[in-house]
Formats: sequence, C-alpha cells, structure tokens
Amino acid sequence: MKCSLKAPAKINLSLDVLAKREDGFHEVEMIMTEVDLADRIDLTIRNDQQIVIQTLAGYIPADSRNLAYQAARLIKDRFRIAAGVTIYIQKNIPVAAGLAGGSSDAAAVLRGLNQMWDLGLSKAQLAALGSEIGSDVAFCVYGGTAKATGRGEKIERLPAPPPCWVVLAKPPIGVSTGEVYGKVQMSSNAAAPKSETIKQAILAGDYNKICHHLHNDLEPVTMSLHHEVLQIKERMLESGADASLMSGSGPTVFGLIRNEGQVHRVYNALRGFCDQVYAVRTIS
Ligand SMILES: C[C@](O)(CO)[C@H](O)COP(=O)(O)OP(=O)(O)OC[C@H]1O[C@@H](n2ccc(N)nc2=O)[C@H](O)[C@@H]1O
Ligand SMILES: Nc1ncnc2c1ncn2[C@@H]1O[C@H](COP(=O)(O)OP(=O)(O)OP(=O)(O)O)[C@@H](O)[C@H]1O
Repeated sequence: MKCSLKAPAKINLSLDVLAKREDGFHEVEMIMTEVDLADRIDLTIRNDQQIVIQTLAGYIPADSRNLAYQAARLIKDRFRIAAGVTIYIQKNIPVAAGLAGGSSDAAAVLRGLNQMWDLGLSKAQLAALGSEIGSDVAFCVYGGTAKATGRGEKIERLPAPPPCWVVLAKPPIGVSTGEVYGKVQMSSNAAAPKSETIKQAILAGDYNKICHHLHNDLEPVTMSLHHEVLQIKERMLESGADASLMSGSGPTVFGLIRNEGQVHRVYNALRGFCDQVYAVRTIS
C-alpha cells in the first residue's frame, strides 16, 4: 500500500514571546500560514517492523533523528502497529530555516499513517501526538492559517489571508531555535500581543494592515547574531516588497508582494545576495 503527501512550509506573520515557562519553553502567540513550497512524502507499508527513511538530501538525518521517523515511531508504538513503513522524503524546503520543514514532514507522516493504518484519529488527536515531537508539528497537522498559543501546540484555525506572493530568502547560515529563544527579550507589551492585530487583519481581509503589523520577537535576536538577516530584510524592502519579516527563529526572511509585476524585481534583487531564494504564493 502506498500514499503520497505534500508537506508545505510555513511562515510566521507574527510571533510574540510572552513568558518563559518552568519547563524551559516559552509561552508564545503566533499567526502562521502555509506557502506553496512543499516537501513530498511517499509512504509505503512494509511487512517487517522497520521504519526506513529514504532521501537524496544527504544533509538531513536518515535515522531516528529525522522528525518523520519520530512521527512513525510514535504512532506505531502508541497504537501497537506490527507493520513497518518506508518514508521517502523529497526535500524541497530549506533545512533549519525557520520554515518548519522537518515539522511538516512529521505532520504528513502522522496524517498519512492515520489513513493507511485506518486509525480514525481526529486532527486534534494527531496534533496532540505531533506536539510530543516538536512545537510546530500541531500547526502543520492542521495546515492552512492559524493562531498558535501555548508553546505553539494550541491551534485556532483562521481563514486564509488575502492572496499574495511571498519571496523567501535564506542566507547560508544555520540558526539554533533553542539558542534564539534563550536570548529573547520578553515582549514589552505582552499584555497586548501583536498577533491579535494580525488575526483581526486576516479576519477583515485587510492586506495593508497585515503588512503594517508583521512582527517577530525573535527577529532582533537572530539579527544580532547574524547581520545578513537585517541586510536581506533591507534589500527586500528596497527592491519593492510591501513588507518583510524573518520567519520563526530564522534565518529565512520573507517579503510579501501583492503586485505580480514586482515579484521578479524582488526575486532578482535577492538572488544576487543569497543562493536559496524562492518566489511562492500563500495558500488560499
Ligand atoms: C520558532 C518556531 O518555529 C515558530 O513557529 C517555533 O516556536 C519553534 O518550533 P520547533 O522548531 O518545533 O521547536 P521545538 O523543537 O519544539 O523546540 C526547540 C527549542 O526551542 C525552544 N522553544 C521552542 C518553542 C517554544 N515555544 N519555546 C521555546 O523556548 C526550546 O529551547 C526548545 O528546546
Ligand atoms: N525531515 C526533516 N527535514 C528537515 N530537517 C530535519 C528533518 N528531520 C530532522 N531534521 C533536523 O531538524 C533540524 C531543523 O530542521 P528544520 O528544517 O525542521 O528546521 P526549521 O525550519 O528551523 O524548523 P522550525 O521552523 O520548526 O524551527 C535540522 O538540524 C535537521 O537536521
């Protein structure tokens, strides 16, 4: 039995860090939305007990460190499934980029195995399982656009934002999410997180208001560690993006562009600056 799934990347339209928790994580409020840059996951059920990761991307682990492997292991153990699975990952999303690539692969495996092994789990149940793997997996199980709270695992679904182009630019540096959270300054206005304003803008279908209120508390931290991130953001804005922000813990910076005529200009301006640049669209 075989199944093929898309595992899309996400961007953060907002990320407010509200408080440090006793478990070492941070209480956050974020608005996330998927974009049409996706990995492809092919699942093939095996007669033996094994979980096998296959990928041509030599830069991601092909063993139990892979989040897709961890998703299969979790569901297999929790529901005492005797069969195994081969997971082929066609990696299109840049790695360690702030785009939740690994989390999205894990979420796709949860969705796929739920179907193939006929487990009948709801999205909420799959998201609860996913949050045992990583904070972004619950969002990736639902996909679309959502407000995420808690450490990222509490999901409130939202309508899609007004459609637009998204230019993504990733500089050739790796960022540790844990290190970035460890250095963050708590939101000075934690009582009025900016995510609420973005949520209202999405509900009103107000593209300009979304552009005006993009916000990420992790951005100054990663910028202080890696000057390139600020340079990329400046270049996005100078070349004509309507707004620009770092996604997640970075280092990928995205630019939002409504006017199709501007997309090539922004894309080309960034191509001269870093190798990994993509022009994609929000998912409506
Ligand atoms: C930056 C974001 O990608 C925004 O969507 C997420 O908040 C991070 O999600 P993630 O990569 O799935 O993160 P996890 O694998 O769960 O956590 C990695 C590390 O980030 C820190 N972490 C993560 C999430 C959170 N709410 N508070 C934290 O302090 C913790 O030190 C944790 O050990
Ligand atoms: N399936 C996978 N795809 C990509 N990276 C993976 C995968 N499984 C494990 N990893 C490891 O996870 C780490 C983070 O990769 P990932 O691409 O998920 O980061 P990210 O985009 O910053 O995620 P997030 O936005 O959720 O913080 C890398 O060090 C990578 O080796």
